[in-house]
Amino acid sequence: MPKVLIADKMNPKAAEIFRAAGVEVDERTGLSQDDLRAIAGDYDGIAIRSSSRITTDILDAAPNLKVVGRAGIGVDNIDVPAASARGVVVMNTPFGNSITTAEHAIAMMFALARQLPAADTSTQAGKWEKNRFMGVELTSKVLGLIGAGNIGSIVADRAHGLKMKVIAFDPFLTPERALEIGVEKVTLDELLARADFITLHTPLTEQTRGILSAEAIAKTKKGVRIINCARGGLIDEAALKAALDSGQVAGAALDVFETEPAKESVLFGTENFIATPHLGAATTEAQVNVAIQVAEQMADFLTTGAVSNALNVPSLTAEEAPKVKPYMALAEKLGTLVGQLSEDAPTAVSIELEGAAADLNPKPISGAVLAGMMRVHSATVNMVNAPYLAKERGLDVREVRHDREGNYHTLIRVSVTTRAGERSVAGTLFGSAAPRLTEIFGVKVEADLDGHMLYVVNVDAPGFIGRLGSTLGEAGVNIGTFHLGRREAGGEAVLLLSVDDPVDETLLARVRALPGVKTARALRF
Ligand SMILES: NC(=O)c1ccc[n+]([C@@H]2O[C@H](COP(=O)([O-])OP(=O)(O)OC[C@H]3O[C@@H](n4cnc5c(N)ncnc54)[C@H](O)[C@@H]3O)[C@@H](O)[C@H]2O)c1
Ligand SMILES: O=C(O)CC[C@@H](O)C(=O)O
Repeated sequence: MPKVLIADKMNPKAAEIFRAAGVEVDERTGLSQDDLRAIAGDYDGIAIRSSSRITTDILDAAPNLKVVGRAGIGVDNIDVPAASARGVVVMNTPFGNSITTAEHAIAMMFALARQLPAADTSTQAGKWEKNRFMGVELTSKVLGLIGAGNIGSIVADRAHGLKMKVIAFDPFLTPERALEIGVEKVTLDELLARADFITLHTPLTEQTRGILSAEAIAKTKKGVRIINCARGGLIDEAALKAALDSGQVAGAALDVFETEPAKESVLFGTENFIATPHLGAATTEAQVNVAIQVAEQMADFLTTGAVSNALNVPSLTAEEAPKVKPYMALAEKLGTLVGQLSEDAPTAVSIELEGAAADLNPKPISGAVLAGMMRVHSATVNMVNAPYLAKERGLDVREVRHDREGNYHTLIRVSVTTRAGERSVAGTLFGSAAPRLTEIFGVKVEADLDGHMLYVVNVDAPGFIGRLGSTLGEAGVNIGTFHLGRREAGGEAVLLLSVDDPVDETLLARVRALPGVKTARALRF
């Protein structure tokens, strides 16, 4: 039974869903990194929010880990490349808390416009400072979105209801989408110059880090109000403090900070500054949504292989998974075969899908081919990290889909280029589920690829099969199945034998010494 750790505080629905799906769950929140490292090895999955950090050392201490699930959007507390390199799937829940976070941004905008926190403190202190808290209307003001994805577009929708004019800077926003969500697409400089309110809704990346730098803040309209419910690090906090002090910025509301938890900040105590402790996603509704979603996704993955909302592996719905899985098994076997038979490092791999296979998502299939190929040299390779490793090694991977149907209703062909040239193997599914090799290096041969096998290429001649059988028999190796293919009578023949025991180097040397043998290799599937 797969075992999952819930490492951050999460709605109890998550644990209920895991258990109902047959996944064992431990809930241990508030762990230190050392404590997490000490127990990480016990789990197939770890579910987190924003407190736990899944770093390289945690991943290294968790050899059984298959999936990390983030109940939320941002995955900056997970080392995704390190997880990918170790074959661990990283999933998030991209929509469960978007409305809630957009509402928090709007709440921050109102709070800034009417100085609600300061007015509340003053009133409850018995001051009744009616003249001190002069606000501004939102109607007709320009709202500048930096980032117009899920949350940004919900903010735009709500701002339209408030009769604001919404402009957006987002290099990936298409003109069609801008039209659809009713925003004017502008450059960053234009946004800075025109916006009365600026709200940030981008991930923290190399491009967005410090997007509101001192230089950018200097370009803003005087008296601008700034909201950040996305990620700390998007704004230069010291520059913001200076701009609030000088009056260039009339108010700022931050839910997120460069360092969290933000127990101290240059901004704390600054007039017209409002802070919340990363509450963007903190509503009952959002927390139920993300807890249910992350548990369902992780449980599905661990029990059926279905992949949704993964950042480092192609999605596979629960409906697709049973259809694609037999193909992945076939693909992996073909990959393992070419991996074992390649004399030197491949430079290119082409994965062709024909007939029924051409209708399927090719990504999991090519991932499985690469995993099979590379696992020959490294046991830690799986279909998550295989594409990354292939890229790292400069392997040129091509996926080709052919609508045509050949001799088989469905076929996967894997062609590998090495210094010796291009060679290919192909296979089909019998009864829609049983992987079967149909061709090896241009020779038709039907064989199951299972357990220990012996691959022999020889010059077709009478008596050879008897001699080979005797050689194996003398070594106590029992033949299970026997498959023969040849180019033409008297030409090159390919023999694939399944054997009950491994064929060791001594026996291989004896097989290679038989008259007519060109190649002999022991294979393992
Ligand atoms: N405060 C919270 O509790 C809370 C809750 C949920 C999400 N978030 C954060 O909100 C942010 C946005 O979430 P989302 O769901 O809208 O993400 P999203 O991926 O749907 O949208 C992000 C947008 O940013 C844009 N973008 C990327 N690089 C950019 C750049 N250099 N300049 C301008 N735009 C750029 C993208 O094109 C995309 O449209 C994320 O950082 C997420 O972690 C915070
Ligand atoms: O889990 C949280 O409370 C914050 C989540 C938020 O930062 C996110 O990126 O989804």
